[in-house]
Amino acid sequence: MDHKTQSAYRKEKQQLEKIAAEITKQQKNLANYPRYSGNNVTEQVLESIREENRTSLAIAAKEPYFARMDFQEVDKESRSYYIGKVGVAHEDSQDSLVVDWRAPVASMFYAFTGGEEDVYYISPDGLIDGNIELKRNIVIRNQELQRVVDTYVEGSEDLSGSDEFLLYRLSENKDNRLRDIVSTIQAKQNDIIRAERTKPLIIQGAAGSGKTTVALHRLAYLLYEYRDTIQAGRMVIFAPNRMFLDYISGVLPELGVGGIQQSTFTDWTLSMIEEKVELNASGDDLQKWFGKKRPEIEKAEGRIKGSLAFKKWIDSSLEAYNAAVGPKGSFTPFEDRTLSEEKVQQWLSDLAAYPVGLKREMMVNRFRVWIKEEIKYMKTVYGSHVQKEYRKLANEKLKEYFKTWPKQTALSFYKSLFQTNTPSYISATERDQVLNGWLIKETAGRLKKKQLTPDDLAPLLYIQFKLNGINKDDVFQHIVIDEAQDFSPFQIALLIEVNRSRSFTILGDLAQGIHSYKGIHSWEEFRQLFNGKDLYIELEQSYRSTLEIIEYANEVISHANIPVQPAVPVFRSGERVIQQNVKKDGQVTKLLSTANEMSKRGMNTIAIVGRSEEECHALFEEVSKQDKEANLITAQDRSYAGGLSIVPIYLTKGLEFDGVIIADACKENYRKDAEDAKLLYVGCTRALHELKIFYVGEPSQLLPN
Ligand SMILES: Nc1ncnc2c1ncn2[C@@H]1O[C@H](COP(=O)(O)OP(=O)(O)OP(=O)(O)O)[C@@H](O)[C@H]1O
Repeated sequence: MDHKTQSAYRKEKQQLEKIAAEITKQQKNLANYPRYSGNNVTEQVLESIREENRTSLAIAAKEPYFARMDFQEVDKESRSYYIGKVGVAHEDSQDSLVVDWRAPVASMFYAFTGGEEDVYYISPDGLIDGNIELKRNIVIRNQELQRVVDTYVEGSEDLSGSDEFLLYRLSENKDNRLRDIVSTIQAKQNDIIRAERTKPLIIQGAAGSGKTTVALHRLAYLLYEYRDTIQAGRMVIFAPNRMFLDYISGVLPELGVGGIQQSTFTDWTLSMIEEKVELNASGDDLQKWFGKKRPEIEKAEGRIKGSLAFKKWIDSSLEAYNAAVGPKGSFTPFEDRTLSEEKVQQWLSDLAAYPVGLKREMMVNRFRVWIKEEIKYMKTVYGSHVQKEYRKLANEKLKEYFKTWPKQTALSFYKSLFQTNTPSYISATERDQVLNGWLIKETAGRLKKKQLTPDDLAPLLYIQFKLNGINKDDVFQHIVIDEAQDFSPFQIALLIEVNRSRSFTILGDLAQGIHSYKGIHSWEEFRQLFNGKDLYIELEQSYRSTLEIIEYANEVISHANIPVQPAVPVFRSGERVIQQNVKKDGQVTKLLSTANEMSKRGMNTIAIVGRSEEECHALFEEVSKQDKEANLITAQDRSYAGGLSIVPIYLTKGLEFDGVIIADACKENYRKDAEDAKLLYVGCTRALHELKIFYVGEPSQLLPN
């Protein structure tokens, strides 16, 4: 350490002691308050503020801050800002000691990368500009100062500190949870995190570009920036499966954020559908699409039922239904008491804006109220003994009158779409243009037994919304969709219904579109839903894997001709990717010895990646026989344990491992076509530090020479 660094280190140590002492003091003071659980509202509010403070201070106590930025506002004195996951103020003076990373002033720490750029931030009082003199990363563990790296010093030509710190962070081994990246958020990621709330964002990001991580930080940012108008419980992140949700579940609490909904699309729709339905197991679907004989993608149920053409036909059927049904003529339940046609039409037009199912319910209610009044009148004329008889008569007539407007549930309407003899408001000719004959027949058969496939969920819930409306508690203020390339346009259209402000962050990677039998093939399929009001951003820089791994994976994906830019690695060099032929009978021993070597080199998470679930089961049995501890990951898993995993390649998506071993990249397992290229690309890009590829027999033609 040179003299200058030593002195900087000493000063930072003193600063840390000062701030840590203040945090400890505040924690002690709070501990003196007994927790309040009574009914006094004022006390409850005070207790919830104290609870928030306890949580923030606990986060601050672990790592009070991670950076310092010296900023000189024009015509003012330079000031040092310490930036942390949560803000800390001096208890008595209320002077800020640590600013929250989401605060406007902290945005400069991420946005400014040196050079001649304008430096400013938007404060509540307007634009503040000035000059950045220093950007410093500070690593603190258990209140001990561990590392101080200057990433920018005004006047110095050397900007390498910034790269050095990022590389230091990227080279760390991972455990079974995704982590926050507050100390190293990159400028483009920062733009996404802080983008305007109401603009729908669509992000095409290369493998490892930080999409999931950025999305979670954006949620934390939105909650901070719009704290007066947004509630955590009204925000949701949709992820592909429950294991993935478990894998990402640590990030928001690390950022001090709780209460944001985290779900899969399937779980959410099933919780919203009001009728009792049964879902066909999705495991079968995976076997079908990732088996050796893949059905034709364009004819897949998911592509058809997820299309906007299908939605358009449902919309026109609903409209025709709305126009066709409704009471006609006057209503005379008994003697000469008549509800005039004019009045009925008047009521209908009063209720015109309501969804058709709700409108029916409200009309019936109005009829009932009217009947009640009429019976009251009849009682005054003939005495109360007539009441029972008139009520019976009126109910029968009411039933008769509403026969032309039978009660429809979402399921009964959805079923009617697939009937051989469709009701008059459903155009079978149009249907035959949108749906295939086999699909109509198959769906009709299943729906009779109230059975759905995952592809029925979006249309069914959409119909429910159109018939019955949406409960205001079910409306979202912001929706994040991760792995969005696996969503269909219909699913996005459905989510727009529950998020009319169109506040979306949609992230994905077409190169990883391994579920293209249901997902999109171009981002245009989503963009058209936002009428040109979306903001489309591409992230090419990839942070997860070494240079060697990304270059290797890019060669694999080049066989798929995907219209997106290839991933650009950060300059982090590691081991060469090894491709090796193995004999069938020595395969398991080789896989295990490779995993052992990786583990000896300090890797915490290692994956042996198989082509199918059967192959993984067989490998797992062999591995168990050799007394080696491993976790077999299947589609049903809800949590990810880390350590050594044996996992089918299509289930690795979204996850990452220090080392990845592809068990058998032979010619039969990975054919030279776009679908298998994407699959193998996903597998390769899961590796942070090392990638080893084994094959039995002939290698796949997707493997680089
Ligand atoms: N700015 C950053 N600083 C440090 N690490 C980063 C940064 N951005 C991303 N990473 C790391 O890169 C890895 C990949 O991030 P993440 O899983 O969010 O990417 P992704 O784009 O969702 O990946 P994929 O699409 O391949 O699943 C993670 O380990 C994450 O911590």
